[in-house]
Amino acid sequence: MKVLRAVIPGRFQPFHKGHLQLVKWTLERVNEAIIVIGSAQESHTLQNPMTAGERILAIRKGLECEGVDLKRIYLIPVPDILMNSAWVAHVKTYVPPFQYVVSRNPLVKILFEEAGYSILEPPPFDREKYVATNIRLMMIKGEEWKNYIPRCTAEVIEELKIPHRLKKLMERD
Ligand SMILES: Nc1ncnc2c1ncn2[C@@H]1O[C@H](COP(=O)(O)OP(=O)(O)OP(=O)(O)O)[C@@H](O)[C@H]1O
Ligand SMILES: NC(=O)c1ccc[n+]([C@@H]2O[C@H](COP(=O)(O)O)[C@@H](O)[C@H]2O)c1
Repeated sequence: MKVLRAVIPGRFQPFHKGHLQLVKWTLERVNEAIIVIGSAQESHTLQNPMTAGERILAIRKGLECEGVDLKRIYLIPVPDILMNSAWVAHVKTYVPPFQYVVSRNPLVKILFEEAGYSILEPPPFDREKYVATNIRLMMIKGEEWKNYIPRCTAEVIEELKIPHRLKKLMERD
């Protein structure tokens, strides 16, 4: 039987409970999910505080603790390129063969659609609550951010001192 796979591109800065629901939703529809850690070259900025390696750790631990079967998951970092029209071909060189793309991001959807892929568009999962930009802001302000993130992902983020990193990045010279 053919193994059905979907890519889930995202920056995951950080991986939150909306992303967790997205992965579970995907695994109800395909056999394997390929989580593409986009903008893999980015780190140590307000928009992208974590390295690709740190994001892999945070996502893996979060999924494992929530009972997601890691045998069905690939986590693959992909750096950005300066050419949107070549991005799908670029992603394809990093990941196993796949048939579907899971995304709500308009640019991602149009690029994969034009390349002939089927888009699986998930519903918004509590989107007003689960937005990574807002969660980074809560970390900066010292507000309670842990409720928005899978428990074991939050533990990794604390160990890595990501809130401290974000606060430092806010300082002026
Ligand atoms: N709560 C959610 N419900 C459904 N899809 C989501 C949710 N949050 C993010 N996504 C989807 O997950 C993918 C990756 O999202 P991304 O990593 O950019 O998270 P984000 O919360 O939008 O982050 P940021 O605020 O930093 O842009 C995108 O396709 C996005 O639409
Ligand atoms: N030209 C490119 O490199 C290109 C194009 C479209 C999306 N992407 C990446 O895909 C990811 C999409 O995820 P988000 O939905 O989190 O924005 C991002 O990392 C984004 O940079 C890259």
